[in-house]
Amino acid sequence: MAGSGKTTLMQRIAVHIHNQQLPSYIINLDPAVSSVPYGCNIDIRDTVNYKQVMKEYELGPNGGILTSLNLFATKFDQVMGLIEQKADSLQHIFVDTPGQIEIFTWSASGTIISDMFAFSVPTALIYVVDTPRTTSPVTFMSNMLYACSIMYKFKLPFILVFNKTDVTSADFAIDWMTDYEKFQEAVQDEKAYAGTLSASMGLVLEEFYRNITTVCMSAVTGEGVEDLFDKIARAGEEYANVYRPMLEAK
Ligand SMILES: Nc1nc2c(ncn2[C@@H]2O[C@H](COP(=O)(O)OP(=O)(O)OP(=O)(O)O)[C@@H](O)[C@H]2O)c(=O)[nH]1
Repeated sequence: MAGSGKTTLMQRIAVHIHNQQLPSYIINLDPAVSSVPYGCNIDIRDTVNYKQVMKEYELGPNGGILTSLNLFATKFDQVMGLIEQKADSLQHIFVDTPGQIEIFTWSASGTIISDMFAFSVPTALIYVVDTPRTTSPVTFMSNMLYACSIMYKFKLPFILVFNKTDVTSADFAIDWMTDYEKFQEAVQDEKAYAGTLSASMGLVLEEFYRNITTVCMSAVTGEGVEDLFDKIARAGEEYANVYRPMLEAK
């Protein structure tokens, strides 16, 4: 979600791979970002000029981002060619998505790009949650429903990162995900429809909670980043054992 800390997390990841000397590639897919605060190997902005696209096609900001991503997707086979050449020497490839997440998750180009990765290399999704802004049970539920919809759309291993834990601990969220009674208690104070709906949704999401991997961390302090890398390694195994056979069958 916007402002959850995706760019700061990428910055933290860049520091970690540098310190641990993990040969990796970083790709920026956000055409509208004014500056990228980490060194990236491939940057959409080197190929597509977002402001020019807006002007040329007479688009607003979201249309401009979407069209830039579509234009880049038409050349993505070249990016994949480069990655496949390097794949044996790379441990990780990290891809930062546009700030307006739905432009990636619900667009044809987002699907094309993620499919290209998923068919070539072990791929996982990292969904970043702004923990301090998710302490209300109704907001938490909205965020989880969104995460759930993205997971089922992409059908890839999924890592839920509770970010900004230097400000607010994510214990409440882990409690709500593992103990339905605790979520029920929290949602009791919510008035009317939203509260009742959240309570029933909590039950529906139990299966989702059981199947996802969570990481509690702070992109700013770096606390929890080792856990993130452990979970990424596990997502790689999950991809090989569960998702790759599904993709091959498809
Ligand atoms: N305290 C704290 N602040 C954080 C953390 N991660 C990000 N922030 C702050 O949250 C704000 C948004 O962070 P960004 O990294 O720009 O978030 P983003 O998801 O990339 O934002 P968009 O691309 O605009 O959607 C900035 O002020 C960051 O400094 C964290 O772990 N702890």
